[in-house]
Amino acid sequence: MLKAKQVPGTTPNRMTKLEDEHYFIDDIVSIKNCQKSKMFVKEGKRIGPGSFGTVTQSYLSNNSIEWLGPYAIKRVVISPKAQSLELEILQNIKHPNLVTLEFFFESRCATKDGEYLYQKNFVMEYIPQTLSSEIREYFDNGSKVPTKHIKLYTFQILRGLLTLHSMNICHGDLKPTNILIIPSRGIAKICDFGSAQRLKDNGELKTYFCSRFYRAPELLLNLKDYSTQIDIWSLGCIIGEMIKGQPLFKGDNANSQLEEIAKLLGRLPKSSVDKSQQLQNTLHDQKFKKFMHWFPYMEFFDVEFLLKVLVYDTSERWDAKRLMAHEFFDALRHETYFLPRGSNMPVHLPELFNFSALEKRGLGQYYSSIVPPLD
Ligand SMILES: Nc1ncnc2c1ncn2[C@@H]1O[C@H](COP(=O)(O)OP(=O)(O)OP(=O)(O)O)[C@@H](O)[C@H]1O
Repeated sequence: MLKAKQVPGTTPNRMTKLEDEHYFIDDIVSIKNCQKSKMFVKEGKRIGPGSFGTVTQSYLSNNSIEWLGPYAIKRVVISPKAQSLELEILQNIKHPNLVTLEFFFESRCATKDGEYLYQKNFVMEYIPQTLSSEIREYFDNGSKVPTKHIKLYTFQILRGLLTLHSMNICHGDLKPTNILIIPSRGIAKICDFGSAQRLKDNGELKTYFCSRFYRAPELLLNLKDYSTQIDIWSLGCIIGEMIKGQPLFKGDNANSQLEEIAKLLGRLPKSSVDKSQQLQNTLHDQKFKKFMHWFPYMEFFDVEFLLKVLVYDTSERWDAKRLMAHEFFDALRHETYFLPRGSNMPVHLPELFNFSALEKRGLGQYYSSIVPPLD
């Protein structure tokens, strides 16, 4: 469960407009110290608009002279009493691979009909690049995302997922535009918790969410008993996209999405499938050959890794901690530097193994295989 720490509630602010894109908020909460204060907000270029809210590059100030920032403000319309899991996650989980919330405020604005729209405003650290734009940078220039970078970003996404999944929360919309990256430092952070769900044993779960290209087969089939493993599937699609430069499976609807998946994985197995070892070995060999053909410049171990991620059967799809211990990441455990795009100066890899007590608990027996060996 999330820690009980709460920031004081805010009252919906009137946004006192002072000039273009520049207004005053009299009740803004700092996440660092839970204190409320009055602040000026200046909104600049739109980064979103997403499907659920708008995201703008913004600056904050105590006096309208010196400005702090840039920040990214995500504004979502939500009824004032509604619980927001997105806010709960952003407020309570501090993690190097999840975007950081710096301030929060509520606001309301009048509609043409004289009604009020209530809005939650998340003021986050601003990270201008996404994995999507980074993939495009490489492929538009006729090159490929280096394997080491693929491993670096994948490991950090898994680390963020490990924390969410250990709280039984699935992200629900993992895709390259929701991975913010700082290419010069090799850092990746997951953003957009607007589709996140807390999975309960007998709770009603929605099945229509997650962008189609990244939607797990169990969601495409409308199965209600899915798990946090849906995010692992999405991650597999993201890795495939880093390798190929375009979405791995591009269906126009749920059925054609399943058809696209079947081109790599074969048809969905029937439950009565023969589980004999001999048949399983043959199927594995066939799949391995297919994966080698689809991802020609990957090494043997890298293909083995993908075979643990893009799996129909959710109990055979490896979870975050198991994947983090895979040999796929040995390159990160044994090396110290990477070469950022467009640079010929190697840069220190970011901190990847400084696990918190919560993460160590989540990793359990896998911890010792994940951290680099002591020299
Ligand atoms: N902190 C941030 N810094 C920079 N860009 C951000 C930040 N947060 C989000 N973005 C960008 O804004 C886009 C939209 O934000 P977000 O995904 O949270 O909104 P959404 O309404 O859920 O959108 P979508 O339906 O596209 O996922 C993101 O995909 C990302 O590219």
